[in-house]
Amino acid sequence: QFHMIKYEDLKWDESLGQGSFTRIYRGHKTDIRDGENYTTEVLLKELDAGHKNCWESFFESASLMSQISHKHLLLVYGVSVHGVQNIMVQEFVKYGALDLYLKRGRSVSVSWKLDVAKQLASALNFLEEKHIVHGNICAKNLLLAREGDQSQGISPFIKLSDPGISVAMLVVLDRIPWVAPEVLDAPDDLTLECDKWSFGATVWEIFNNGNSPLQGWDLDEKRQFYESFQKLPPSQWAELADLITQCMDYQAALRPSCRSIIRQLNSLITSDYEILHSTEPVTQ
Ligand SMILES: N#Cc1ccc(Nc2nc(N)cc(-n3ccc(CO)n3)n2)cc1
Repeated sequence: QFHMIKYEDLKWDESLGQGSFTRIYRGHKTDIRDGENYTTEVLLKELDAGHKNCWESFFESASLMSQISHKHLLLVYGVSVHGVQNIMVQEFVKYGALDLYLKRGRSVSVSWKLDVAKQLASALNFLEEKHIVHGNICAKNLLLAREGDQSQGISPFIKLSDPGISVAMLVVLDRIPWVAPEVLDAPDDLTLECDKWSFGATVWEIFNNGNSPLQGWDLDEKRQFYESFQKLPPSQWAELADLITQCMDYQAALRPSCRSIIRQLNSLITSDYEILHSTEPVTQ
């Protein structure tokens, strides 16, 4: 399953905010290897004591990330249990969640956004080949390890975070439009196709500066969105809008394979688009 870490080997530094039913902190873990003391900077993700019934979903998500390793998947060192506290110990990713990074008004180029989309597609392709469903693909769960530097030709680098508490536990409606429509009726059997739908919604976020799609809509309006088979406002970039629409097909079986997604992303030529539309107008 995963490595158990002794509570006394962990040190909490500052709080970095909170996720759903969790709080995150920067911290350090100490290891002793061949008699030497090593401290590693880590991210401590603590499950709210009040949500103890979520602990198996919390640990399931930790063990999912511990069983596989890939350059674009977050490294989970293990978990620590101390009384009512359940803590997941993760590698500390330097720039944190992508949605907040984009919202902070960093102006990033179209090719920067495409690089991120391609890296997410390759992480999804890896999971698809292993028949592993992530279940919570969204910009909040993309972590930025390297900002990249256009002038030096250095691309950004992202890591897909753990899915967190399963969608079955959360109010599914809250997760519209990232959660695939078919999940509303059956939150317990997530499929690989569900991740494709979420991929589409996440690419939409990336190209809309981290703004959440359907921002501010209430639960009824969100449910309506699915019941009337509505689509997210299309990007001005027709080829990109088309890929997002393919991924967010209401018929799960018609969503493209990861290989097709990667092929289409690679064929999106940034040159002409970049010149024509340097910044994508925010479409709500
Ligand atoms: N200011 C700032 C700042 C905040 C966080 C990090 N680092 C980090 N490392 C991880 N392993 C996971 C996360 N997360 C952030 C949200 C979630 C939701 O799950 N995870 N953040 C770096 C800088």
